[in-house]
Amino acid sequence: MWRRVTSLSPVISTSKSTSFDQAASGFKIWRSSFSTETPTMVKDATTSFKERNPFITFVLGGPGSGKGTQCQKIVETFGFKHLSAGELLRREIESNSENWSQMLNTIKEGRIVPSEVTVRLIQQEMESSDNNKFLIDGFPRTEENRIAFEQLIGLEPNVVLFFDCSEEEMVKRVLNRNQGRVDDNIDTVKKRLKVFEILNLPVIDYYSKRGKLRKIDAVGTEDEIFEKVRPIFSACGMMSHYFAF
Ligand SMILES: Nc1ncnc2c1ncn2[C@@H]1O[C@H](COP(=O)(O)OP(=O)(O)O)[C@@H](O)[C@H]1O
Ligand SMILES: O=c1ccn([C@@H]2O[C@H](COP(=O)(O)OP(=O)(O)O)[C@@H](O)[C@H]2O)c(=O)[nH]1
Ligand SMILES: [Mg+2]
Repeated sequence: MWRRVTSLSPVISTSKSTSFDQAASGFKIWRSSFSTETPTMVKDATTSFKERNPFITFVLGGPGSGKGTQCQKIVETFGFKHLSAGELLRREIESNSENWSQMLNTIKEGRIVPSEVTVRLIQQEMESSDNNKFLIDGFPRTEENRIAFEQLIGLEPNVVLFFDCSEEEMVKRVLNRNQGRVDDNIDTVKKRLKVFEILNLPVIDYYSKRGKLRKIDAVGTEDEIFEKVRPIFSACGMMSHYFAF
């Protein structure tokens, strides 16, 4: 019998209501960020990444919960830069980088690649991007990942999405994914679900307690789910974040 992997209580989904105009007057630079166009940031080698005050979203959920699918829609609608940690690692393996075979084995077994590798890849992508709004998909997977990111990048996410899906549905989706991935088979999926439950749920719980989590019921059509995601990124919702400072 399959079961739902989380019993987290419903978490906040409301954002402080703030008028868009009021917000835009004080924070003009961010107004363009809410269009579907990619905002242009002036690159300055002397400006540290942290000083750019990026908007960082972590996108979490078990394997097959629809993280990548919804990220694509968020990119199309809100102009974020999408960074899939798993995709960055797969690219690194394909480029025969140092330790590629250990990384491949780790992924085949559904285990987690050392934090310093993943954080370095994410950091490179963020620093070289002209975009200042990031969706970091499938990371952090462990408390150790989370702490490494905070220490090395010096930033916390502004918001954390959690796609909550039953194990039965996740397994069905992963086995039908058909992307030729070495880890999309029943044995590895079972291990990934276990790793998700043991290592990722504590991260989700941490952000829930910090008031940053937006939990989304991930069962339904892709469009139905996106309608639950959309308000989180609507202009007022994001602007209110900048009012908090
Ligand atoms: N709401 C949905 N209903 C049915 N299938 C979905 C839904 N969202 C995504 N999928 C499909 O499920 C598979 C896993 O989705 P994906 O976005 O890759 O998940 P994740 O990145 O969380 O592993 C893909 O084949 C995708 O097309
Ligand atoms: O921060 C990360 C992200 C991914 N992975 C590895 O890469 C695999 C695939 O991750 P991805 O996010 O692509 O899988 P998804 O959840 O989207 O199916 C995971 O099972 C892990 O083995 C990892 O070690 N660290
Ligand atoms: Mg994915």
